[in-house]
Amino acid sequence: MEFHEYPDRDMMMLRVAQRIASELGETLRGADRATLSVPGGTTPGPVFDTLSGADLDWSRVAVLLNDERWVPEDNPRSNTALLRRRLLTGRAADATLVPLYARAPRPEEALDALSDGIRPHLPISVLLLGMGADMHTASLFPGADKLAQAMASDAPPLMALRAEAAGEPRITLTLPVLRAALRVHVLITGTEKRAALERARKLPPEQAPIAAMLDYAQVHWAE
Ligand SMILES: O=C1O[C@H](COP(=O)(O)O)[C@@H](O)[C@H](O)[C@H]1O
Repeated sequence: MEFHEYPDRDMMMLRVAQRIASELGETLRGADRATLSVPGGTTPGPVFDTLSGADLDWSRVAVLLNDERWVPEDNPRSNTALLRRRLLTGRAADATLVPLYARAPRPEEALDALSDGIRPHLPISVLLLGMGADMHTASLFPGADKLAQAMASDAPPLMALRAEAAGEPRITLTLPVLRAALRVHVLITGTEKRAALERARKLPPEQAPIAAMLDYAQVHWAE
């Protein structure tokens, strides 16, 4: 794991956005298309604000979430709504959103169609992950009902999971897809998450799913 500590959050958000833009640009210079996968939640909004203005050929970029809460877009907890509001705007409005949500009562009912939609966009060129203070990443929550299957090497790309701490049902990219990403960044703020990260490094991935990604990642932290 490569650890980057920043003097403040504003600086970190700016630098991470610049880094991602530069990595996407590099990908697009060598290939027709690039795939960017990003987290939802409360942390990445400021990265999106800067990244959405990056001077890239966004029409060749596919954007997909790491995971989604099974709620419609008019729900304030929708990660898709966050993406539309703060990333897929400005220059980045030309990017293609690869959906992780469809109107169905249960994620299992939409899983096959959503999986078919993401397959052509793999592997992920640039992966930005978040982390909860409980050491989950994407929607790989400690104690989730299908965590072991989602972390197995033969896991399908996308799975539906449920966990007490998650609230609503989730749909998530699985560990093999996350690990196959060509560049991996983890974005973390605050002392509680820093302590959780340190704890995760000593725990098995079933107890601390983020641990399964740390060997592959550059971790960015600011208080
Ligand atoms: O539920 C989720 O949580 C994590 C962390 O969110 P944060 O609000 O603590 O930044 C996020 O990475 C994930 O995408 C999201 O669905």
